[in-house]
Parts: sequence; C-alpha cells; structure tokens
Amino acid sequence: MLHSFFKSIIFSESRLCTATADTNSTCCAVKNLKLWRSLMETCHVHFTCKHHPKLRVQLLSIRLPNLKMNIPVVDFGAYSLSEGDVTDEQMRHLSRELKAAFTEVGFVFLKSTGISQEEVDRVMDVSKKFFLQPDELKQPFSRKSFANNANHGWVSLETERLNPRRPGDLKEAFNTASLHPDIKWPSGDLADFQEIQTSFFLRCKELSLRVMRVMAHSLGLDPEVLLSAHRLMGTDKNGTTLRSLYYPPVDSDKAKEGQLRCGEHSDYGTITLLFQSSGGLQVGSRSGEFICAPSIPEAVLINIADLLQRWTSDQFISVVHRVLLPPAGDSRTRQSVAFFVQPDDEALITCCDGSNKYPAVTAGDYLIERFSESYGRT
Ligand SMILES: O=C(O)CCC(=O)C(=O)O
Ligand SMILES: [Fe+2]
Repeated sequence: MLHSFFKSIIFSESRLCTATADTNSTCCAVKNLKLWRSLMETCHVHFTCKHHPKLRVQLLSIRLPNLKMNIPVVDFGAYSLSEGDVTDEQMRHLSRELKAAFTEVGFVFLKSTGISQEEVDRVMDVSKKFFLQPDELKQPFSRKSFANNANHGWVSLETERLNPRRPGDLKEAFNTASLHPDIKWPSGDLADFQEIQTSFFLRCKELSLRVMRVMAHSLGLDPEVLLSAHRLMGTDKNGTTLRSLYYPPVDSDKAKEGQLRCGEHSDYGTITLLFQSSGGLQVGSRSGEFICAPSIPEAVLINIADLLQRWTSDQFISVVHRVLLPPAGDSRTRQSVAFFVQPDDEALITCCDGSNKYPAVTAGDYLIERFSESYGRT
C-alpha cells in the first residue's frame, strides 16, 4: 500500500507524515532524500513518481517532529591559511560541500583551516584571566564606553538577552570590535591581551574571506559580490566582532525562571566562526527541536547569519541556536570564542538573485536594530 510505503520512509528519516494517494499501489520512488525533503517542506503537494507516471500522490498533512540532523564536517585543508590559492577542481569540491551544508543545515565544521588549537587556547586563556578579575577592574572596559565604537568592550553577566523573552543570559563577554589605535586595552598582568585578541581577529578575518570566496563560487556569484562588502573588517565602519564568551559556574537554585546561558537566537550578520572549549551548544532543526552540537577539537564551527540568508534569498539558512544551563550540580564553566562577520556599515544588502524577496537594507542599520532587541532599547 502506498500509505505504508510512506510510513516506512518516514520512519527511516525519523519523521512523521500522513499521506494519502488517489490510487492504491506500491511505489519505489522517493528514494532520493533531497527530493523527499523538498516534498516534506511543502504541504498539500501533488507528487508524480517518475517510475509510475500514472500514480499521483497527495500529501495531506506533514509534521517534521525529529529531523535527525548532523552538522557536516568538511576538510578545508586545500584552502587552509597555510596554503596559497586553490585549484579550480579544489574550489569546485569545496563549493559543493559548503553549499550542501549551508542550504540544508546552516552549520558546518571546518577541519584543517590553518588556525591551530594553540592559537584558540591562547585567546581563551587570556580572556579567562580578564573575566576572573573583580568587576571593578572590568568596568573601565565596558561596552558603550568607547567613543569610536559602541560595541567594543566588556558585557557583564545577565546584560544581554539573545532571546529577549528570557531573563538576561548567564554569560560574560568581551567584544573586540575595534582595532583602532586609540582603543584602551587591559594592561599589567593582561599586557598581552591586546596582541592576542588582535592577532586572532586578523586570523579569523583571513579565514572568513576564504570561506566567503567559496560561498560566492557555490552560488555562481562573482566573489566580489561578497568580498567588496567586507573591505573594512577591523575598522569602525564595519561591525565585525571577535567575541570571547565566559559562562561561569551556575547555581541552578539561584537561576531565574527560564534563564539560559545563551538564549535562542540566530546571528545577525554574514557568517559566524565559533570555537568552543566544550559541548553545550544546541542547534535548531527545521522541526523546531534542538540538537546538541558536539565540540570537535581543531575544527571551527561556521554558521550562516541572518543578513546572508536575506542576501541569498533564503538559499543559505540562518539557524537558531542556544546554550542551556548545565545540569544541576554540574559546576563546570564554559568558554567560547565567536567571530561575527558583518558587512561594512554602508554596504547595501539586496537579494543576490535579483528578486525583491527582502527589501534592501544597509548592514549598519540592520545591526543597530538587532542590538536594540538583545540589549534593550535604552
Ligand atoms: O557560546 C556559544 O557556543 C554560542 C554563542 C553564540 O551563539 C553567540 O554569542 O551568538
Ligand atoms: Fe550565536
């Protein structure tokens, strides 16, 4: 029976679906997952099997309760920061892999990027040293206290709500958003803070430019469409930010109702590069369920952010993610380092397929709007 045929597919994909057909027959089609996915995303579709052209199936109601989603792992060795340019064949291969990840999952682990674990550890160690100081010593570096860049600096515990419907996130952050020579940096025991943050920022910037080149290729675009909108990373005319995050031990009795380490959100800009000290990140599936993302040593987790989703007219998807509180009694801390790639403030983001699916917006205005949601309109 066609109905039971659907059921068997449904269970093998961990999805539920109700289907009816206008004829009774068995069918061997829909083996192609890609085709199946696009069917699943559209309600009330009619489907004709290529092996049984007379068979017409109508899917009536569709539920996607448990998409078993894996974040793909892609070897970026051919275009790692220690290599020169890629060959055409390597570019085609990487483009195919990144495109599949960014259109289907929105996240990818990149291995062999050229950024070493030692470099990541150095940023985490110096950041932790900063966070473990008393608040009075961190206060002079607070976000909003830097004249030339409103996003640069320290964000104290519970200040940001990445999900504005929840209490403030149980995390601290330090945003390196400006590399301007006038910026005041921690000194004394933290004399190497500036050098470590700055050099890591520049490494992430180089990797991002390479990833954007591959992404443009995968979309059949001139690489300049993306690259020319990211000329000013590291200046005060571009919102790109290297953010060190510190999640202190949590006393679950004291946490507020609904409070998380990092509330549900999608990122704002182009892409985000994420380095994690341990697991804890959860990524939303299309069904709305959250799946735990592993922490893979030496791999960089890269995700699509909202402006790039608009830019690509939803070809690349920006996916919601969060960090839960640790289980009761688990007093471990967590650290991560995120590099948020943002287009130049003045860059006008229009749909790259020429459609008007989203109105044009300048990257700077868009970012200010998103900050006002997560930090409150003050
Ligand atoms: O700490 C993490 O792993 C995730 C942080 C995050 O998603 C963010 O700050 O946007
Ligand atoms: Fe995020």
